Order: sequence, then structure tokens, then C-alpha cells
Amino acid sequence: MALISKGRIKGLDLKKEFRIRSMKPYSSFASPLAESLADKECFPYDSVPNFPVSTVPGHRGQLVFGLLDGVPVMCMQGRFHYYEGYPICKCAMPIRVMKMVGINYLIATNAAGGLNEKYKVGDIMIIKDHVNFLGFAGVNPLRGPNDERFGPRFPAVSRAYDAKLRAAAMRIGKEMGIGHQIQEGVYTCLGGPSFETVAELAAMKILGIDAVGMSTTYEVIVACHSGMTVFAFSLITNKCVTTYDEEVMPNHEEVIQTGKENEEVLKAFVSRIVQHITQNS
Ligand SMILES: O=P(O)(O)O[C@H]1O[C@H](CO)[C@@H](O)[C@H]1O
Ligand code: HPA
Repeated sequence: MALISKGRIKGLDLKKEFRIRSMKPYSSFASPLAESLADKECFPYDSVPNFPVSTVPGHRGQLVFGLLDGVPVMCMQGRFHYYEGYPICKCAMPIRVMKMVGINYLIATNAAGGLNEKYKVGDIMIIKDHVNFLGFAGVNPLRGPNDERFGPRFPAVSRAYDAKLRAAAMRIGKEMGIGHQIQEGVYTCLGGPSFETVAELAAMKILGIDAVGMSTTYEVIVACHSGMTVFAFSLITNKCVTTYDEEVMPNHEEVIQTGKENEEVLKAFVSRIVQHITQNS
């Protein structure tokens, strides 16, 4: 989800480049947060020229524009993952569309497995940093010719996750009475779609990783490259299976179920962070 503000990127014309005028407003299904927006306009991904289409069960496929408690926002219902078969730059393309429509703040959320033993299912982990395993193998969304209109060839990402917003989110969590559920940690993105092996998780623990997923880092890199301010968090939807004798295996159903159970609290959390951003920017 992202906040729309003035100041579209110079030299880029969204209407011209994406023929946005040809997109038909559409509304059928929606996640509760996007559903709760006022004055919504929805655009299914397959109506946007050159846009990828989400193939993951539980991941919807439309862009939703509207007002969240009076603040103009753009939501993605359904994101793109490398394991779906798209090049990584295409997975991150919606972030560039956001930049082009004048967005300067990105709030990225994901479902992740809790590797840190202190984490419980249902915890919210504010992301303070990431380990981009895909990038270790050269799978970086900025690979290829650099488009200078968005940002520099070699962007720094060492402060990708805004420290002030992280602190504010921590405060907001406490004010909401969910302080005990809020964590702060390091997220990693794996290629997926297979979940991790026990040995892989043991290695990741040594690296200081707290939560494991298959998204977000490539979106954050692209947002950071184009100068957007980023806040991101993981909902810990399951505990990582770190021994060979656990009865339950990692599964997507548990991920979906935990997401559903926490919809309302996440919606309120995001809404309050959005209010904080508008009051402080
Ligand atoms: O990161 P998001 O898109 O929230 O989803 C996470 O949940 C799915 C696995 O259950 C994977 O797609 C993983 O990345
Ligand atoms: N591993 C990887 N990705 C995930 C997980 C997990 O345990 N849970 C949700 N997305």
C-alpha cells in the first residue's frame, strides 16, 4: 500500500506510458483494508497494459485507489513473486507505477515465517533491515540498464527502512494495546515456492535473520532507488520448522488462515500509521 502525494516524477507521463485512460474501473473482491477505502476505483491487473497477473491463491489481482480515513492511497491487492515465473524487475514494476502516480511513501506488508524463537504466530515484525538472498545470486530488480529518471546506478539501501516511521509504529502499537505483539527484526526473501529446509533455516539463524518470506525486498529496493520513504512489516503467520521431528509441515493454508485472523488489527495498525505520516509530513 502506498500514500499518494504531489510531485510526480519529472519526464514520466503515466497516462502516456501505461495508457491508464484505457483501464476500466472494476470492483468485485477486495481485502478488508482496500475494501474499506472511500471513493474507490479498482483496476484489475489484466486491464493494465504490460502489467503482470497474480497467480498465487489468496493473492488478488487489482490496483485499488481510494481514501483511507481521508488520506489518498493506492493499494495492490495481490503482489508478484519471483517463483511465479516473472523476471524480478517485473515483480517490482508496480512500485515504479506508484512512483509515477506521485507516491512518496510505501507501506509494504507480508506474511512471513517466524525464525526468531521469541516470535509467536500473530506477531507483527517491523522490518528494520533485510537480507536479499536473491540478490546474492544476482537477482536484483535494478539489474540491467539504469533508468536515471528513477534513481542512480548504485543506490545505497543501508537505511531502506525509515527509522522514524519504525519508532512511530512501535509507539502506535503500544497505544493500540498490542505492544506485546510488536517485534522489530530482519526479514529475508527467498526465491520460493518451496519452503525452507531445516538446514537452510539453521544457516539463516546464524546470519541474524528473524523472519523468512518470498517477497518485499525487491519492492523495497526499487522504492528506495527512486527515493521513496519505506515502512514495512511482516505478520508472523507461522513458526519456521527448525527440527526434523515436528509434526506440522510449513503450509500456505496456515499462512492464509493467520492472515485472516489478524485482518482487523492489521487494518487498524496501517490506518494509524497512515494518519501519522500525513500529520508529520
Ligand atoms: O510475502 P507474501 O506475498 O505476503 O506471501 C508469503 O506467503 C506465501 C507463502 O505462503 C509466499 O508468497 C510468501 O512470500
Ligand atoms: N517461509 C517462507 N515464506 C513464508 C513463510 C515461511 O515460513 N510463511 C509465509 N511466507
